[in-house]
Amino acid sequence: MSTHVDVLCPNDYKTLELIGSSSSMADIRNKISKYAASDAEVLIQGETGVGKGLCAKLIHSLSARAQYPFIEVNCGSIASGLIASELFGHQKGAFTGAIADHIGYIQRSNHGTLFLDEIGDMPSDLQIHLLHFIESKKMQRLGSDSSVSVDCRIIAASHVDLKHDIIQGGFREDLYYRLNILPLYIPALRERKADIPDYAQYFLNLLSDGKKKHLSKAVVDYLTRHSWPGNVRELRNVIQRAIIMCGDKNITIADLGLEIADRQMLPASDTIDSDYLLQVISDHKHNMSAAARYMGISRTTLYRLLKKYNLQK
Ligand SMILES: Nc1ncnc2c1ncn2[C@@H]1O[C@H](COP(=O)(O)OP(=O)(O)OP(=O)(O)O)[C@@H](O)[C@H]1O
Repeated sequence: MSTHVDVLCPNDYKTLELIGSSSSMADIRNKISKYAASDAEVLIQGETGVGKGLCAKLIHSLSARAQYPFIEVNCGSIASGLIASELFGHQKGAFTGAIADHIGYIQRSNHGTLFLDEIGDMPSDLQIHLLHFIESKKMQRLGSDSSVSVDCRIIAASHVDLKHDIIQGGFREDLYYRLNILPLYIPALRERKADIPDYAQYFLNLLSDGKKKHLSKAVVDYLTRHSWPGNVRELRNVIQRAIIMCGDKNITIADLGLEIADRQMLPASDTIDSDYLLQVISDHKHNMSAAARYMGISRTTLYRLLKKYNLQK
């Protein structure tokens, strides 16, 4: 199997866990269970590493298609000249080098789910074929003049804003609306800081080989203030590195290896979301000065944020 394609087996489902206690994650969980009960197309958008692939797998694993294939194709990593034959397949002799019949990923995911990651990288001439397939559920292999019916659900994902691509002329508007029937937007980690302690503890338990490890409050605070440009994936990698670096001891800030130069500390007030704000205020028993000090912001900024989120009493 080539590297741009991943096939999920029902055995893998038990490893799928969606962590995070923020209100954004609660909303995403709610959408995932509703989307799993439907058969309509899903479009997942969000920065790299936020969990788009994980959400696509969860939707499939909770759906009536779970016993059938889940095939993940990264449209950005297949040479543009090959995507058509990889997706739709070809007949022997369809082009130079087509020495045998080839079944494409659409047909291979019959009854299951085809996850098209980085859909924005799909060449524009192919976008029209994909749209036609989604609308008719019929396709033709390259070099064949007969069509075959395929019953597969399409979930697409993009880390770039497809609406922006439409304006630039790189993505078809009709395909966008056809895919975006069930939209799922996953916010960047810096916009849901309440999830950071949950992920840190989860990855620590997952990756420390049964050894009991503890994250001090100082380490958790430090993690919470990082801006995480690589999102959950970056956090996972940082915890993995820290486990290796700390040896038999508990993890220290130095073990995280987030050097000053890499630590994209954003101005604190711009990175504080409403969940985190409420959590800190409640942790400090509504002592606003103590809560503001803890977050490294002034009381005025704290009140400004409460106003911004409509949280004033
Ligand atoms: N809510 C979550 N709970 C647990 N693990 C998560 C969560 N979100 C992301 N992860 C983990 O973070 C890593 C990156 O997630 P994933 O590959 O799904 O991101 P992505 O948005 O598809 O990234 P890319 O755009 O680069 O393809 C994976 O190891 C995934 O399991």
